[in-house]
Amino acid sequence: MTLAASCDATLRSRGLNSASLEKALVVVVMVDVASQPQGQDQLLPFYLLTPASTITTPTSAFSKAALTISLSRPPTTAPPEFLCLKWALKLANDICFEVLQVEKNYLAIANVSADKVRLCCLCRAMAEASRLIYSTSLVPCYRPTIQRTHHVGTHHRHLTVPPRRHHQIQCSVSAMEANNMIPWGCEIDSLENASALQRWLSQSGLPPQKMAIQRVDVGERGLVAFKNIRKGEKLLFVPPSLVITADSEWSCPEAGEVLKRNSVPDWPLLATYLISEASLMESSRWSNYISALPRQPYSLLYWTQAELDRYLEASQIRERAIERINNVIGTYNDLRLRVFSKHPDIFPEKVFNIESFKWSFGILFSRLVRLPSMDEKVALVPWADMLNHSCDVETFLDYDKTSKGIVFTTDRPYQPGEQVFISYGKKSNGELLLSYGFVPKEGANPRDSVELSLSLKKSDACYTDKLELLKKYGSSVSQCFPIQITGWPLELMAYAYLAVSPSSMREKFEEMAAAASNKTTSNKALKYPEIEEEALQFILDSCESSISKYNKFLQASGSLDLDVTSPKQLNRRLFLKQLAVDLCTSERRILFRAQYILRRKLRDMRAGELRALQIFNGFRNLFQ
Ligand SMILES: C[S@@+](CC[C@H](N)C(=O)[O-])C[C@H]1O[C@@H](n2cnc3c(N)ncnc32)[C@H](O)[C@@H]1O
Repeated sequence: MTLAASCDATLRSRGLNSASLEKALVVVVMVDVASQPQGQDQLLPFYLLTPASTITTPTSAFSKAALTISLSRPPTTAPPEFLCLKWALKLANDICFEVLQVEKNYLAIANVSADKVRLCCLCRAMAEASRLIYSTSLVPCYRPTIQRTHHVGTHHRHLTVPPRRHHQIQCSVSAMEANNMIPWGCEIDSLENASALQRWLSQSGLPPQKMAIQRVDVGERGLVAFKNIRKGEKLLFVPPSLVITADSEWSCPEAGEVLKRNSVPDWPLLATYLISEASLMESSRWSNYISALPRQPYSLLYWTQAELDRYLEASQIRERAIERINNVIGTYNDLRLRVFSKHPDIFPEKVFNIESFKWSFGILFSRLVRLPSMDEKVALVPWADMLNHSCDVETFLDYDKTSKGIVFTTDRPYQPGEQVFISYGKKSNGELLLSYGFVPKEGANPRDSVELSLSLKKSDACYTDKLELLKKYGSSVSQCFPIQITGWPLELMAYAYLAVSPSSMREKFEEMAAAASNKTTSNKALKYPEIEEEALQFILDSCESSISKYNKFLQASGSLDLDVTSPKQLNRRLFLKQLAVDLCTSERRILFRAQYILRRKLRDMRAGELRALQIFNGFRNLFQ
């Protein structure tokens, strides 16, 4: 009997109505016995399956995967299976009761649920099911690898029962709806599939390398030098035959033809390509590549609206994330209407659905590169996309016409054992979080910036005229401007002039609106000394109102100092919160700097005005 079938039978015997396992909510409790003698990770997983139909409200609490609970316990003599069951029950209860416990060696975070009692019963039943499965030896010795089948939403895991141990034990829980689950790719820290990728690439024409995929401190998996690498050395040499572009051959040629007939642009075409190839499993030539991709790419695409609202309220990145999520949904809906629904045999909804599109867009956002020497073509470059980003290097991937491969040139030397980095571009911390799901350490990113939002005042007598002009030049009533630690753009000052200028300056409105929208031919700064102080004060007010939003969030979140280099170990909630804290701290730091500069300018201005007034009064007294 398969694991799924045995779980199903167990659930039925418990009177739970498991109408369809495909629709089941799958809860996997994995007990990871750490500190193994061989230094290898082995997992003792418990599969707890429960039908979604028996859960009402809490389904959404579990969906979107990613509930991870990590537990560390002192050495114990109890057999692991006993502990597993005990913890399964405990974790299940914790989930119901939203327990949040963070202690030195113990971390347990519970998910939110509305229907607590019902869910609690369910979790008990799940734990019971798990116990039955285990104790009746329905779970034989397995290895923790995933064997993919042709069916979307189905995967079988091979488990290894570890020997009894008296070491620290870690336990993680992840929960997701089976029909939301992406069966492709792997856990981001898994090296097994990465090694298979490396072997396949070498057999397929990738020349010998000076780097290998390894577990790393920054970025979980990365390319690590195993030979000395000089500064200025070209690396990689990935041949174009191993690169995925919009021109790549489809394993299912009809699918490619339909998309091309419908003039589908590069991004949605590549997203569909990836899903199409992934669904063909071993029959696709990219099977080894796809198996090594993360099953859930880190990106704001995977944050729910509630998470964005809760953690990123202070940051403008929240709006960008919402816009991006809506774009992905819009693109998918458009494709579904125009293309997929007309060819359901080629694009079945079971495969080409919003969940798979979220996955493929997540992969594109975090791995796609633009190749300047290939007419700016966008491409997925297997192997090269195992390189992580560092703010300290300025080297990018490109096609090298001489060697006819994708390369990058190092801008620093590397010694064996060191991780090799490239740059993902001159991006702010917010942009890195948006596309790649990480935030560099505070102060590490010289390209960091924060978006400051300025708005015309509704009480302004000239509000309508100013708004019309802004619209004329492609701007709107609220405009965001990037502030860097080194300063702000000329457009911001022009906008501030427009916002504070009185009706007597009406004839200047147009040039202010054009400059605020970056639609002037001259790049000279506008200057209106008569309203400069007011304009600076206007920017300072906006800056301080933004700072107070960051303060509110950061104070409420407390000082979190959790290590996020291994996010799988952490509960999703803590992980997202830590990312948000890192982002907000770095953005607020830039605003503090702007606040300092603005205050100083205003103070100097006001001191100058005061001195001028004193001199003027002095002269007046003299002549009186
Ligand atoms: C192009 S992939 C790099 C390979 C990736 N580490 C992997 O194992 O598949 C980009 C992803 O790597 C991770 N990453 C890259 N640079 C990072 C950094 N400086 N800090 C943390 N994570 C990073 C992020 O998860 C990002 O979405």
